Amino acid sequence: MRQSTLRFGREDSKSNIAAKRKATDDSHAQTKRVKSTTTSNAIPPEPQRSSTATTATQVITPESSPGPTPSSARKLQIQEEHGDIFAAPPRTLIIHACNCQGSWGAGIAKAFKDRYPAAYLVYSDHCDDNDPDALFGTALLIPPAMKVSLKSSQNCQAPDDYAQSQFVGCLFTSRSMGRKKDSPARILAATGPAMEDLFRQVREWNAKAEASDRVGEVRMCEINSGLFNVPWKKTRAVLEGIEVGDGDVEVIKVVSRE
Ligand SMILES: Nc1ncnc2c1ncn2[C@@H]1O[C@H](COP(=O)(O)OP(=O)(O)OC[C@H]2O[C@H](OP(=O)(O)O)[C@H](O)[C@@H]2O)[C@@H](O)[C@H]1O
Repeated sequence: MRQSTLRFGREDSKSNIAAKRKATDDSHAQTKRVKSTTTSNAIPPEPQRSSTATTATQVITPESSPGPTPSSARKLQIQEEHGDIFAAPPRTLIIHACNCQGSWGAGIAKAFKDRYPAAYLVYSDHCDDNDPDALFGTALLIPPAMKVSLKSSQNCQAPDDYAQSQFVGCLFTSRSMGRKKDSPARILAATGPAMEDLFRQVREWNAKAEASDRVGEVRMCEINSGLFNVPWKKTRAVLEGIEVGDGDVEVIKVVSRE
């Protein structure tokens, strides 16, 4: 069955928030249906006061996890490059780290809000509907908007229409923000489960979508490394510990500014 897709004309692209909120209902319902099967976000407890972020990272890396890891298991690949993360083909999944408060007020999140106003509404509604503790360590896959506009309009203008042909992936790696953000250890502990939850939602989406609607390339900024204040190398190590199976996302391009 064809996936529900946000369908906005250019005339309401910026000016009619209420219409957008209504138009996002299908997509939001879709993401909420996906979300309703989300497995529990089993974040390890806050480490003791003397623990360092490095120690907490070790809690969730495969090297220290209980049980053997088959040497044949494939791991997620991270490829780093410079450029404009938003200059991406249609159906690219662009991932960023989010708080659970419904705010994309600063850093790259603000750029997402400016480029994807409908996606922001889906994200903020999702935060309204769910307790931060429940969101922490989970993800939200937001499907593209303005699909019809892209296909039918003779007047599509980049970057607005073009940008909204992409998926947005929200990783809930901190419950709050600013001075109330979680510790680096907690943010790192939430990052692996959140990414795995996002991959699960991608699998579910792709299984139902027509080939032309499936997630294409996957890219991400150096998540957690700005306002969340976690060294990128530590986040990268967590991500490279994620096992991937057939049909999973196998490569993420990390695109940072020149
Ligand atoms: N325009 C742009 N284009 C390309 N790359 C850009 C960019 N702007 C920044 N970067 C880079 O993107 C990486 C992540 O850095 P960020 O500080 O953004 O994110 P983060 O993951 O540490 O933290 C998330 C919280 O920040 C927000 O702010 P609020 O809480 O709303 O106030 C959210 O809502 C979350 O809560 C760093 O490499 C930045 O150099």
